Amino acid sequence: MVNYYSAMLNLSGKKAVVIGGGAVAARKILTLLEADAEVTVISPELHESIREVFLAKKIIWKQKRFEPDDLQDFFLIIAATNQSAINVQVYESANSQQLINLVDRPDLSNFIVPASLRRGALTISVSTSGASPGLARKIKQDLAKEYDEVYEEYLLFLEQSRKRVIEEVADSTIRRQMLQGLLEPQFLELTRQANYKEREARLLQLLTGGIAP
Ligand SMILES: C[C@@]1(CC(=O)O)C2=NC(=C\c3[nH]c(c(CCC(=O)O)c3CC(=O)O)Cc3[nH]c(c(CC(=O)O)c3CCC(=O)O)/C=C3\N/C(=C\2)[C@@H](CCC(=O)O)[C@]3(C)CC(=O)O)/[C@H]1CCC(=O)O
Ligand SMILES: NC(=O)c1ccc[n+]([C@@H]2O[C@H](COP(=O)([O-])OP(=O)(O)OC[C@H]3O[C@@H](n4cnc5c(N)ncnc54)[C@H](O)[C@@H]3O)[C@@H](O)[C@H]2O)c1
Repeated sequence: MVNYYSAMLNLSGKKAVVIGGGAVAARKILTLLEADAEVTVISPELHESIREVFLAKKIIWKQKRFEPDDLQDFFLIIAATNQSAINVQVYESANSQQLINLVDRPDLSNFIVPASLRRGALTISVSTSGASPGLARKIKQDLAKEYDEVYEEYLLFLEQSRKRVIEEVADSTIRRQMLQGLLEPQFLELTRQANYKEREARLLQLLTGGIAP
């Protein structure tokens, strides 16, 4: 088994190419767009779920079959055709500096894609190292119930409050205690109740010495 290295890629403005335009390609294209990558698709056909992003000019679609010269200048490549020989040809046409994923050949890929759950700044990614993508998806769905939409607002609160602690508290021991205090369940609960007034009062209490009961 490969011991994969987990990382968060900043693809903003980076050129990505997806070979193939079917259901699996469409899933990868949409997540690349969410990451602000500049996406080119090379495929004779385009799945209906990405017609809209094509019409909105959010992707470049080259309506043709793959040719080895198509990969130049791309930072990231996804081979997602239903022809395994074509996907292997994509692999053989890439250079060793490019990031490449073959949707049917993790053994030839230098990265694989986990199942990811987004809640604002929070990303929870689940990988089974390719052993069972369906399980990765199922675990993500289970986690989605516990880490629900409230976490988006909660993360905004934590981010701002953490900044305040870092700016206002010089002593590293007290600072650490306060940062721990921010993670007390009361702040999540008050966010869930949208009781921002009480949340701010408890935050002030914390910042001026001690965690509220
Ligand atoms: C997580 C997710 C992300 C995404 O694709 O964006 C993802 N697959 C998802 C779903 C899914 N894929 C498959 C099923 C059917 C059930 C099943 O087979 O289990 C389901 C379930 C479903 O659709 O419900 C079939 C499948 N997948 C791969 C192969 C080829 C092989 O195993 O060799 C085959 C057989 C094809 C065939 O039969 O021909 C390969 C890969 N799929 C990966 C990722 C990478 C490893 C992830 C990991 O485990 O760490 C890896 C190695 C490469 C890659 O794609 O990066 C996404 C969930 C999205 C979400 O919900 O968030
Ligand atoms: N990684 C994953 O998550 C995952 C999940 C399911 C299936 N798969 C694998 O992904 C493959 C694709 O699945 P799909 O459901 O998207 O298939 P699909 O049939 O919906 O789409 C295949 C696409 O490839 C394009 N294509 C075919 N030949 C091409 C060529 N020479 N050049 C460019 N494009 C070409 C077709 O036009 C079509 O758009 C499957 O065969 C399977 O092996 C991977």
